[in-house]
Amino acid sequence: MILEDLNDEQKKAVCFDDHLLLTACPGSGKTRVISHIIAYELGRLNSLNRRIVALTFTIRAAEEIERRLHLMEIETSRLWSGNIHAFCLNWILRPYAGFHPRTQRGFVIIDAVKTNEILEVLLQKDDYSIIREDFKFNSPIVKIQPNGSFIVKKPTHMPLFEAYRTELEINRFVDFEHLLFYSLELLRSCPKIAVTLSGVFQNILIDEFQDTQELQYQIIFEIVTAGRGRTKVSFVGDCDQAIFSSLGGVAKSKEEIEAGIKAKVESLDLSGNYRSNQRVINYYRNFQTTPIEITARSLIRDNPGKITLNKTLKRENLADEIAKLIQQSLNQGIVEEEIGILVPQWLLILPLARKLKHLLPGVSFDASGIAPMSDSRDNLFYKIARLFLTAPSQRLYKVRQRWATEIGLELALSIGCNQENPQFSARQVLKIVNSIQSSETQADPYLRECLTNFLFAFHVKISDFPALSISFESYFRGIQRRIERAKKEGDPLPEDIESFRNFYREATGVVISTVHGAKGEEYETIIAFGLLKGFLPHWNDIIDKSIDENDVSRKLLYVICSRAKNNLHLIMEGGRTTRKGDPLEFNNLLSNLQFEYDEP
Ligand SMILES: Nc1ncnc2c1ncn2[C@@H]1O[C@H](COP(=O)(O)OP(=O)(O)OP(=O)(O)O)[C@@H](O)[C@H]1O
Repeated sequence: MILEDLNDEQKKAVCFDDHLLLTACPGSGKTRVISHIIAYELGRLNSLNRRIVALTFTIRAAEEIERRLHLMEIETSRLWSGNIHAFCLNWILRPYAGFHPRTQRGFVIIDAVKTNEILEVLLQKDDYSIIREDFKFNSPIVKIQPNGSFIVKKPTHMPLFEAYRTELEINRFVDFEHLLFYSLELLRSCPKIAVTLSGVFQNILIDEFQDTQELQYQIIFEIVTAGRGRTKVSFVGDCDQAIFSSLGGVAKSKEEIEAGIKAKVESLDLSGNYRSNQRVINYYRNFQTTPIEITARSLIRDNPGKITLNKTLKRENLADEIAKLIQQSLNQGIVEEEIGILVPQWLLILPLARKLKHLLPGVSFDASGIAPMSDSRDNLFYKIARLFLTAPSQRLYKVRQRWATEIGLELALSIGCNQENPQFSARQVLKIVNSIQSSETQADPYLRECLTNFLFAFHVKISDFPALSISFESYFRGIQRRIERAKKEGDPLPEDIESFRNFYREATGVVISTVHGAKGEEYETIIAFGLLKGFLPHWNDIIDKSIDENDVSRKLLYVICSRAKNNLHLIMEGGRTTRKGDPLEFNNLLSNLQFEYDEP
């Protein structure tokens, strides 16, 4: 039954009974295979205490897998899914904090907003002649070694890095990188932890393994090795879609993985593509770095579709041109949700969305990726606010339950209560959220009131818990910063609560998203613009000489083009400039590519 809608290659991957490296081209059914592996393995769990773990790159991907399992009517209480940071916090750092010198007297997890604030203060205090953007903790400048130690590649950055770490230590802060770092140290210094965890996890699946960082591999390796065969691991991904290498993502080879887990790994691949027509596939294979053949297998395989490249458009005519392309697709009977507009930078989204709404008043647009709060997805208050901002619905039923469970657990831990207490159950969390009302119309006061009342309902006074106060303030400052940044760029974000709710509405309408946000998605028509040097590749990748900017471009273009089923419209608009006023050049690869494009 579980294997019913799979092809032979997919079935083999699902039923494979050992460590697995599954590499597969876009649209070949990786997400489908992962959901089926989980369903299959949940049915085979050999003891009540055993669990399946699915590590995904984003929370959204974890939710998509859970949604598919829900559709398959699979009971998922013995599945743990989420990103590696949540995994380490939940399974390693919180339960074993007492064994690490940096966490044994308590710790506070800080988000990216707080990290940036600390760096900003340090940069003001001492003149390190480094710009803040230049220094991101998990940037190529701070490299993590296989043995878990750090290297700061630029000597000029060393004092700042040390000062930053001291600041974390004094305040008992743990940022996301240190969360992984301390987890690995715990696994290595107390081998019993890894042995215990391997006793719990029957399978660990890693989605998008090509974007996994060294530290993350080491954590997985420690657990799998400690199990001596009790924990099976499956790495699933596509090396051509590795678009997070500037954040330290590496696609390890079969041999490297075998060395890491000290066991044999079988490598399988999926070759058919069920998404795109062959012409689209042949086009994006120009950006492929691996030699894998990709054959269209869907019913639309022989469609010619439409592939265009516009090099003559001026920035001021961009919205008109995109509106024309959207209308063209709609006229062909393509529904709004099947049209995706992709951009290399989120700041390009809002101005376009505004103009398109004006030009196509009858069309709905979903630009939820630019929500002002999307920088703090791991923050507890982001999660609680998300419950206040979404209405219960059939589609979101499972997802809201999951958010509520997570919130209950996290809240109980933050205030030192027993997580098993029914007071922190998903049911109770949802009941409290549904009982709280506010008449505020602006997002900031509305959310402050709701979140404070939420805590109050749990008898929690925020000032009694420094960790909670820091997360609370950090959440609101994060929103404020994004709003201020957009204002500075001349495209202010809305601040009323209805607009905030809109960011969370069920995805309806033409989607406008960043390339990174569109990973794993598929659309009949893709329209991509801003394909210019400085955006794609990003300036940071151009400036950093250790990065091959063409390689970055190749992978981003591969991801963009492989989202399309039938139609692909690429735009390199003229008239955009750097802050100094120099014109942005066309993306190198795209402008040199010879192809018989269709007329726009
Ligand atoms: N065996 C199959 N038969 C028919 N359709 C399939 C099959 N396997 C996958 N598909 C369809 O192909 C499309 C792509 O599948 P999926 O999203 O799982 O691919 P993917 O490999 O994860 O792609 P990407 O790497 O681009 O994210 C989906 O619409 C899916 O329903």
